[in-house]
Amino acid sequence: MADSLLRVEHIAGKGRGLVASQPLKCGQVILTESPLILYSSSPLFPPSSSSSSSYCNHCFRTLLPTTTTASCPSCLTHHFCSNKCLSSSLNSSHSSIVCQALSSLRNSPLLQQQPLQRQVQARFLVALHNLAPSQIDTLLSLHGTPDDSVLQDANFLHDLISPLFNNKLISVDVIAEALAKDRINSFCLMEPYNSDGPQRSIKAYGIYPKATMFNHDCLPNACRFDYVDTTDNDEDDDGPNNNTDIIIRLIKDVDEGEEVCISYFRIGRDYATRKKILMEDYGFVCGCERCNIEATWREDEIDDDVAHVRFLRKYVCDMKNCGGTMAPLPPKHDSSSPSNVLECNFCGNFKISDDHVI
Ligand SMILES: C[S@@+](CC[C@H](N)C(=O)[O-])C[C@H]1O[C@@H](n2cnc3c(N)ncnc32)[C@H](O)[C@@H]1O
Repeated sequence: MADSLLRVEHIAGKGRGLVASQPLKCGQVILTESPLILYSSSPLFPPSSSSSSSYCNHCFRTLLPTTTTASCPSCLTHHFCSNKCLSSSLNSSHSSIVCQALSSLRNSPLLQQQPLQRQVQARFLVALHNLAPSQIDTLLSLHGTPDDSVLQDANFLHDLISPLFNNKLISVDVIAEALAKDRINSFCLMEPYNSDGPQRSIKAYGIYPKATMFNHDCLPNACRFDYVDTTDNDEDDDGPNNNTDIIIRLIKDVDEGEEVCISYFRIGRDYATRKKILMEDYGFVCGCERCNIEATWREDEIDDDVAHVRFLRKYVCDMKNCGGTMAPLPPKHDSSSPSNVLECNFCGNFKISDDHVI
């Protein structure tokens, strides 16, 4: 890893992981990364919803009723929040071959009969065909092995999608590997938080190859932020739109050589739910300190004096329907002491903490 703050190491029982290569400060940004691949989470059917008219099909910002949108001149079904996103997209995520492939898939009766998950996998594979060979190699270097169900998906989708990309044949084995990597390594970009609305739904999936090296801990020392809807889109700036970058920030000070972990989901979840998600979605049993303690607890037996209960009180956001993780803002340039302002990585709420060291 090029970033000198972290290095990749083998971690017993976890595979590769990231450890601090120097002492790191609470609140410090330790990684900012753009996606290698980013694709919409909307199924392709019914066609009216397939264009995901509620957000920009390039940067995934939510389209407000007041937003003046631009549409793809060929398919007219992909909408963009600005001319800047339209023109970037026509040269990348919505190139003419991608546009034609998605249009063909939307007319495929065979795909229409498939479960929603396969339709979203089809979107991922169209985006995969749009990557350069070195980017595909990076994707294939990530963790994840196809199981029988992924092999079935790969066989079906290979037959459907390969003919749409005659000039770039990707074998069924590579498709199976890529689907397996996507399942374990993708991060979700979500709808904006709304305390009264339904649960936030997922707008897009992205793979960030460096960030995906972080292992999970139910009491993490770092957490992930994104600012999809809060970063301005400057039409006059020709540079890349960085709103889909993800940022990893430290919740606590970390010693040199210590592993840095994030939580793969909101940290307020109970033991049984965490255990289920980690086994079903990631294939492992968590042996972290918190799980070891909670495995023997009954619901009515929670011990307030345990360090991790104090940690959760402090770092789980208490906004209605939130439960995100609060992390300190980065320390000011001229100060070595950490900020006492905590920001929630789910709803974006801020709170002042008198004491953020536990
Ligand atoms: C996103 S990858 C993380 C990087 C991965 N360790 C690697 O070698 O590339 C997720 C996978 O890492 C492993 N992993 C992550 N956190 C773990 C933990 N706390 N205990 C055991 N395995 C873990 C699991 O195999 C999981 O499916």
